[in-house]
Formats: sequence, C-alpha cells, structure tokens
Amino acid sequence: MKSLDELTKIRSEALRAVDASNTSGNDKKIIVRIGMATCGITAGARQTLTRLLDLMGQDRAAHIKVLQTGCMGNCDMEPILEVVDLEGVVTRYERVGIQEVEKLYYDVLRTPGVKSKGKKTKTVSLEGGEGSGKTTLLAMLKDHFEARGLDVMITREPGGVRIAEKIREIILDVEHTEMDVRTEALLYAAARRQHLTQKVLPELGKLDLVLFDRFVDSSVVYQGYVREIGMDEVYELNRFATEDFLPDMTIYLDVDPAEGLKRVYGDSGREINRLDLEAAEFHVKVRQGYRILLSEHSERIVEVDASRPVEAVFEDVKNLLDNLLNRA
Ligand SMILES: Nc1ncnc2c1ncn2[C@@H]1O[C@H](COP(=O)(O)OP(=O)(O)O)[C@@H](O)[C@H]1O
Ligand SMILES: Cc1cn([C@H]2C[C@H](O)[C@@H](COP(=O)(O)OP(=O)(O)O)O2)c(=O)[nH]c1=O
Repeated sequence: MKSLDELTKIRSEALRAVDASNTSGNDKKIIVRIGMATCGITAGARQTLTRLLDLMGQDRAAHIKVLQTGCMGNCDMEPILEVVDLEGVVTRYERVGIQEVEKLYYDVLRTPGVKSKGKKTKTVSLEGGEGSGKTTLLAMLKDHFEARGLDVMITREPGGVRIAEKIREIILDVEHTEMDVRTEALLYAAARRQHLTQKVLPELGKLDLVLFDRFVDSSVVYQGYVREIGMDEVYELNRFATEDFLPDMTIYLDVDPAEGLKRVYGDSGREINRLDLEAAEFHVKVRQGYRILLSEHSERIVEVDASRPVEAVFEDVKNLLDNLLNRA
C-alpha cells in the first residue's frame, strides 16, 4: 500500500507528463473532450477525468490531448466524453464512469490511428442576403436527403438554445437603437458559440449532414463589412468564438437585393426585424461584402446564382452537397 504522499507524487508526475504532451510539438493528437459543467461533475466526470489522466500518465501517452469543456447538452447522460480521432471524426461516449473510461482508453485511445465507429458528419452553411432563399432551400434539402436515408439537421442560430435565444432578443430588439456595432458583433459571436457547443458539436459523429442557416460569414459581412468593423477583425473574433470550427463548405446564394427584398416583403407571414427595416443601400452593401468574401475565400465558399427559379437553385445546391457527401 502506498502512502498518500507517494500517491500524490505519482499523480502529479503523471499530470506533468500529460501536460507536457499537450503543449509540445505540432503532431496531430487524438482529442478527448470531457464535459465538466456541474451536471458532469455531479455525475462523476471528475473521477472519470482523473482515471483517464492517470492511465495516460502511466503510458506517457503524448498522442492524446484532453480538453475540459462545459455542459455537453444532455445532462442525463453525463459523464460524456467526445473523442476526435486523428482524421477529425468525432465519437461521443455517454455515461462514462471509471470502468468505461478504462475500456475506452485501452480499446480506442491507447493505440493511435484506430478508426472510430462514428460517422463523418459533413457540415454546410448557406449564406446570402435577405430573400436569397436560404430557409426555403434548407427545408427542401432536408426533405431530399432524409428521403435518401440520411440523418440531417438544419440549424439556425440561436436554434432553441435558451442562452443564445436571449442574446438574439437583445440584438434584434427594435428599441436598442443605441447598440454599438462591436457590441452587436460580440453578441452574435456569443450566441454563435453557445449554439455551436450546445446544439451542433454534440451531433458531430452522429449525423450525416448538418446544414447551417447562416454562420460566421454572416458576421464577417454584416458586422465586418457593412458595419465597417473590418472583415478580418470580425473573422478573428469568430475564430475565438468557434475555436476555428468552420463548415466543410459554405454556399453563397447570390441575388440582386431588390429581388430578394421583393420576395421577402411579398411574404406577409415573415418576421420583420430591425435589420429588415434598414435602407435598401444596406442590402446592396451586404451583397458587395459577400462578393469580397467570395473572391478572397473561393477555396471554401461556392457561389450559386439564386436569382433563378427555386427548383434550379435547389438542383445546383443539391449537386454540391452530393459531391461533398461523396468525398472521403
Ligand atoms: N428562387 C426563388 N425564386 C422566387 N422566390 C423565392 C426563391 N427562393 C425563395 N423564394 C421565396 O422568397 C421568400 C424568402 O425566401 P427565404 O427562403 O425565406 O429566404 P432567406 O431565408 O434567404 O431570407 C419566400 O417567400 C420564398 O418562398
Ligand atoms: C447570423 C447573423 C445575422 N445577421 C443579420 C442578418 C439578417 O439581416 C438578420 C436576421 O437574420 P435572419 O433572421 O436569419 O434573416 P434572413 O432570413 O434574411 O436570413 O441578422 C448579422 O448581422 N450577423 C450575423 O452574424
């Protein structure tokens, strides 16, 4: 039997070894995210984490990086671990107690390069000005790909995530005329982070396709270009918020703003928000902003002519998604 002092020493050495492994070199690592919010801790996440770190310390497992994160979105299933393997495939493990984490360590984590059983979820954001057809196309795409047997989620910030909902209420409140543009950018980024971590990341590895109705590029265009904060600055702010998460592909739906607004105002059931009420010039700048973004990031953003009938636009977007889904 070891004394408490000896055990403490062994543990701190193990933790030092793990810490060193997390900071040294640029080698790709398996990432393990563990939910350490109150719900996780109550369910025993701290013990799970301690056991995992001890196992890693024993083996000096330099190929694994452990990240502590907040609530993983399903408190009843805590402790929850997410493993991002060397190919970026995310697999979620629920109710991971000490025994389960030992099994996970020896079965999956200890030997790098072992293929995860999770799905390689493809993520796509739709961008464009008001009335470009994002909402309409997303519904059509969901129906289409689900009919083909795929698991699909459409998501739109704030997406029913209560903290993000509250932030969005502040942003869109017509009475908040004094809102500073950087405050607005920060609020969008905050809502985005909450929505991403609570709603989207937990689905990676489970679904085939996640479709975003607007994402980071909306902020880059609306706050960065139109509100003149600077596109690079807003992009950097969002990189912080999303920890560099970007969809696999972004589709920009291009339409003359006059046509887009005609579509929107012809649709009487639609919510009219503060931004819809801005001058038409604003929407012209939105289009300019997207075109600049497109010219600078043609490697990840694809333009689709959205001035055509919706069926033709859908066909193009569907083909782009087909190609993406067929990629390894
Ligand atoms: N290609 C299109 N041609 C004509 N009308 C369209 C087209 N795409 C969408 N619409 C109509 O325009 C309105 C706004 O579309 P919506 O999908 O809500 O745009 P967004 O989400 O980009 O603001 C809706 O009434 C929709 O039916
Ligand atoms: C996501 C996002 C939206 N917006 C703006 C774009 C829209 O004018 C407004 C509301 O978005 P939304 O309700 O999605 O409008 P639409 O149906 O036209 O897409 O918020 C930003 O300014 N920054 C952002 O980061």
